[in-house]
Amino acid sequence: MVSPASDNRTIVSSPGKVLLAGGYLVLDRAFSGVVVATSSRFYSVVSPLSSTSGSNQDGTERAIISVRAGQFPREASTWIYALSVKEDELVLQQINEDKVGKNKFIYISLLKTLEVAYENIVKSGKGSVAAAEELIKRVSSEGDGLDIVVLADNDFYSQREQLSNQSLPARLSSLPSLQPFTPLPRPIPQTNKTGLGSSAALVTSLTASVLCHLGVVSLSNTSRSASAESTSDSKRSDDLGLVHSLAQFAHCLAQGKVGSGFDVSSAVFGTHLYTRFSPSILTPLMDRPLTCIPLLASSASSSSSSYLLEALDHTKWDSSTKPFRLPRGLRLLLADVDAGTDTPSFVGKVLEWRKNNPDQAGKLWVELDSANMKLEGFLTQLVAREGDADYEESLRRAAAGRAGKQENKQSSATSVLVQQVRETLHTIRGYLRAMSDASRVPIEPPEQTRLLDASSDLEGVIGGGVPGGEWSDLKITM
Ligand SMILES: Nc1ncnc2c1ncn2[C@@H]1O[C@H](COP(=O)(O)OP(=O)(O)OP(=O)(O)O)[C@@H](O)[C@H]1O
Ligand SMILES: C[C@@](O)(CCOP(=O)(O)O)CC(=O)O
Repeated sequence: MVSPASDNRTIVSSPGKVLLAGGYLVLDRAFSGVVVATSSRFYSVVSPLSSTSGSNQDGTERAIISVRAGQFPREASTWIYALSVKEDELVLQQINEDKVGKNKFIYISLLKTLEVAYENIVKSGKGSVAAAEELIKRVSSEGDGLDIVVLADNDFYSQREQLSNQSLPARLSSLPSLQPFTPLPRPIPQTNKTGLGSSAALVTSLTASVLCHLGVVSLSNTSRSASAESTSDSKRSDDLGLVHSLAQFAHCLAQGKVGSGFDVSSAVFGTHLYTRFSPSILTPLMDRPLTCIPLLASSASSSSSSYLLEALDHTKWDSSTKPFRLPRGLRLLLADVDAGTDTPSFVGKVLEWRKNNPDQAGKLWVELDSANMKLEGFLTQLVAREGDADYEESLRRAAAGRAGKQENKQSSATSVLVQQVRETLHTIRGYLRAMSDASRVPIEPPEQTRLLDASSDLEGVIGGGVPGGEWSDLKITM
């Protein structure tokens, strides 16, 4: 039986993502992706835990860590772990796997976060065994461990069933009628996700919240129940950098591959122009133990005493996040078309085609990238026009669909730019259809083409497309 022990809690939230441009290309460091962070967020809440099972049968100290997915059925969505020292290892063992099965994203996030915290304690001068005991003490500082609840905003999961249960039509205007974190009737594996990057936002908010709670990092808007802390910019940059590299590592381990990382990058840094990190940064770490934390040899020199901290040193990472944001007055609407995509298989087939057709693919990649970067450029130029007196009016007129086109007599800078955005979105879709035809991967299947063409002609819509690799989960219209 577990319950929070006191009111000292840490809450960290991370946004979901939409890859507005750069799908597939963002896997290659030669190209960038325009990633937009969503208003929908994922929350991790860490509180002290008091439990009735504070020690092992053999009397050795252990800390209990309970993680519950708050909007899913409790009995199938609460994962409970015990952290203890066994000989020369810190072991994190799930104690209710027979009841709820595993959640590798949660387990690996906890394991790697605890490994970073352990190395952080060793680095502060504690011996390797003393550091392990110190970590257990910190995890159970005000009770017997940590009680963690993870919660995702409703948009991360399809809400069709919930809307229909309340006799509400499956449309945008119905969503505000749903309570926040609407309870979902079935366990996660039987729930339709919508493609907003739930695992990346989960891993990021979970790793960051535990690092904060254990005092390893302090994020600038952390306001612990004890006091609001202000953090110097460089400390905050280092702390955010550690959160980023740790979350990237944990997410890649859980997914079983070193992905592009754009989703974790936006979960940490928000909306930006993203260039991926070199896979070689993480590849050597991918075969580290996934069930325990090896205690460092007591004679370990300071460099080997922080093997993981060294590898996760963000100053050694070569990913880039260039500032970008959507212009004021533009909204991204995502439609849940309720058809999941197996992204890895799509990606595999497209990359296989690219490998077998280097010249044709090379030309297509460069042309598509040029259109992607033009889209980013036009949107950024629109941001620069926001102060113009006629900005709002020009945006409204220019965004008028086919019905309103005859209104567009003026050619204000804003309306010219909106037209260029519209044309570029159309060009990008054309290149993706060419990629689709050549690789025989249904990136924008005909039913999506019909939906997007019809939507793009609506009053107030500039254009749309299928975002990221979740090609047929969602479509976006601006
Ligand atoms: N609310 C949650 N609580 C706990 N684990 C979750 C939650 N939401 C997602 N997960 C974990 O993330 C996994 C989904 O990760 P996966 O990489 O397969 O999809 P994804 O690309 O992140 O999905 P999407 O982009 O559609 O959200 C789930 O199987 C589950 O393990
Ligand atoms: C970037 C992408 O095209 C390829 C796979 O990316 P990742 O390995 O899931 O980060 C997927 C996507 O576009 O959403």
